[in-house]
Parts: sequence; structure tokens; C-alpha cells
Amino acid sequence: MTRAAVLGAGSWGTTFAKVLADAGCSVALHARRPELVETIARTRENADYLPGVRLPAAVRATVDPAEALDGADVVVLAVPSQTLRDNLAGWTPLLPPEASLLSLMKGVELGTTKRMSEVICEVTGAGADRVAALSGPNLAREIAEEQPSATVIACSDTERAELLQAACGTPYFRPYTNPDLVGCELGGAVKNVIALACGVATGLGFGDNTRASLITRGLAETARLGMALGADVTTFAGLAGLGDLVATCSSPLSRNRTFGEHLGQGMSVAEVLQITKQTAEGVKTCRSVLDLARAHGVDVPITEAVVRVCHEGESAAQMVREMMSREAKPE
Ligand SMILES: NC(=O)C1=CN([C@@H]2O[C@H](COP(=O)(O)OP(=O)(O)OC[C@H]3O[C@@H](n4cnc5c(N)ncnc54)[C@H](O)[C@@H]3O)[C@@H](O)[C@H]2O)C=CC1
Ligand SMILES: O=C(CO)COP(=O)(O)O
Repeated sequence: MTRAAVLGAGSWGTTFAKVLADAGCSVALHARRPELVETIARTRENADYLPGVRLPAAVRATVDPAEALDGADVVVLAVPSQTLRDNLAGWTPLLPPEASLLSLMKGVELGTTKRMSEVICEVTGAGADRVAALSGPNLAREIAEEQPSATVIACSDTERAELLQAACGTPYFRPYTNPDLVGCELGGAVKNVIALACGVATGLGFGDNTRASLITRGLAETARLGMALGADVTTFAGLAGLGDLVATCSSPLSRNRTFGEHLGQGMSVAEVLQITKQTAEGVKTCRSVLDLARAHGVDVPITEAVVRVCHEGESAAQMVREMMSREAKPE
């Protein structure tokens, strides 16, 4: 039986622990707060993040990362992207040397512009063949409710990707493999930025034409950046590209879209941050994506607009005016 350790008991970490258990793994779920561990053990529910979802008996919550990691074949990382480096510093000495390291995170590190797999390799010293990323249209709540969906497991080592695919496939969760780690990780990170823009449009009262325009042009800028970074352009037509972009930009469950919607309704970034309890990765990752794009000479107008609104005080209305008055060009 595969032994999995899931580090991070937020909405996606907890949901993925359930997926792994339903796929037949024995799962240790590491949470930071002892009271949450105690509640999960007593009620079989993580009421803070997934109220009403019963966790299988094969999920064991623990506050001790050493206990979670002891004997793990698969280590799943599910913390906010900007905290990963610090989290890993504590966990690295405890990692079993042969374990696969699977990132669920969708962000790019501020300052370094590194993707999560790059941070993992750098901090842990693991070879690239041991590190994988899972990305796709995977809104946690829907998966926790066992609504059917598909995803991608990206790893340069295809055999390892296939082992991970087998470890987390269930009747409601269908993983595909893809060797294009760069494209899959970038698709997951940039879609959060585009979802913020779609949220702003929704908050301003705009409808499906606006949203579809942003999704389509957002995909174009993601693919341009991806190609500059060496990704396979076909990845962006897949689940980790278009699939995730459509789900996140369309769903009221998305934290990024909801964040943008509040901005579009006139709230300030500080006000929205105050009422946002979970991670909306795009708010910080938009800056890293813009840095990456500038370093590679790639035009990313939607990302630029999101950076202006999130970090430079531009209003949502001004953002729309500026985007719609850009110079005319061929598609
Ligand atoms: N929730 C979702 O539907 C999906 C989320 N993701 C990605 O998974 C990653 C994790 O997201 P969620 O579980 O949704 O986030 P969340 O905000 O629900 O939970 C984050 C978890 O990380 C823990 N954590 C550990 N160290 C932390 C620190 N230093 N600061 C803050 N929190 C810390 C928190 O205690 C919490 O359990 C993100 O990169 C997100 O983009 C990807 C697909 C779906
Ligand atoms: O990544 C996600 C769906 O695939 C979740 O999106 P949010 O982080 O915006 O909720």
C-alpha cells in the first residue's frame, strides 16, 4: 500500500488527502494547529476548510511533521506558494530519501521567480526526476464532494508520473500524465492572475463576452510566456492550461476570482485581504509573472493590469479603460 504524507491541511491539502485515501493509500495529513488535528480525529471533518465533508478512516491527521513523513513513499506539498521555502527548511531533514515530492501549489515565488518544483529541488536537493506537480481544473470543494474531474501530473520522469497517477486515481478523480512540468506549473500559476481580472470584470457587472475575452487573451499571454520559458505549447490547450483557466475564471468557488470581484465592486486590496481567509495566490504571483515576462521580453497586458490594480492603486474602471485603449493589433 502506498504511504502518503500531505503537508498542509487547507482546503486543497485536505481534499487531496481524501482523494489519496479513496484511491487506496494510507495518508498522514499534517496540520500546524493541534486543535485542528484533534477536531479531525474526533469528528472526521476539517470544519475550518471543508465543512460537511467526511474524511475516510485512512486519513490520519498529525501535528508532527516527522510522524507524517516517517516511511512516506509520496510527499504532497500543499501550502501557500510564498511560504513553501520556509516550510521546506523545516521539513527537508525529515524527508525519506527516495520519496516522490508532489507539488499541488499554483504560484511563482516572489523575488526569485522560481516555480514551485524549482524551489523544491533547490531547498531539498532532490533531483528533478523526483519532483512532480499536479495541476488542472480542481476546485477543492467540488472534488471533496466527489464531482468527476480530471487533472494532470507533470514530471520529467514518466515512470514516476505513472506511479503517482495510479496512487491518486479514483472513480471521481482522473489524472493524466504530462512530461511538461514548466507548462503545467505555469498554466496553474498564471490562471490565478487571469481569474483575478475576470473577477474584477464580474464585480464591475460585465458578463460572458468580457469573461470569454479575458480567458482567451489570458490563454494567449500564458502560452507566449510558456513558450519563452521552454514549455510545450500544446500543454496550454490541455487540463492544466485551458481547463483550469475556464474553471477558475468561471466559478464563484474560486478564491482568486472572488478576490477580483470584490475589487471590481469597489473594495480596496487591504479591505479584501481582511476578509479573505484562504490563499488567493494570484495577488502575489502576478508580480512574479510580470517579472518573468519582462526578463524574457514577453508582452503580458492582462497580468500588467492586475499588478496595477493589486499593487499600484489603479481603480478597476481605469484598468478596463487602459486595456481597451491599447494599440490595435492582429490577433
Ligand atoms: N483550494 C483549491 O481549490 C485549490 C488550491 N490549489 C493550490 O494549493 C495551494 C494550497 O491551497 P489551499 O489548500 O487552497 O490553501 P488554504 O489557504 O486553504 O490552506 C493553506 C494551508 O497551508 C498551511 N500553512 C502552512 N504553513 C503556512 C504559512 N507559513 N502561512 C500560511 N499558511 C500555511 C495553512 O495552515 C493551511 O492549512 C495553493 O497554491 C493553491 O493555489 C490548487 C488547486 C485547487
Ligand atoms: O486552482 C484552483 C482550481 O483549479 C482553485 O482556484 P482558487 O485558488 O482561485 O480558489
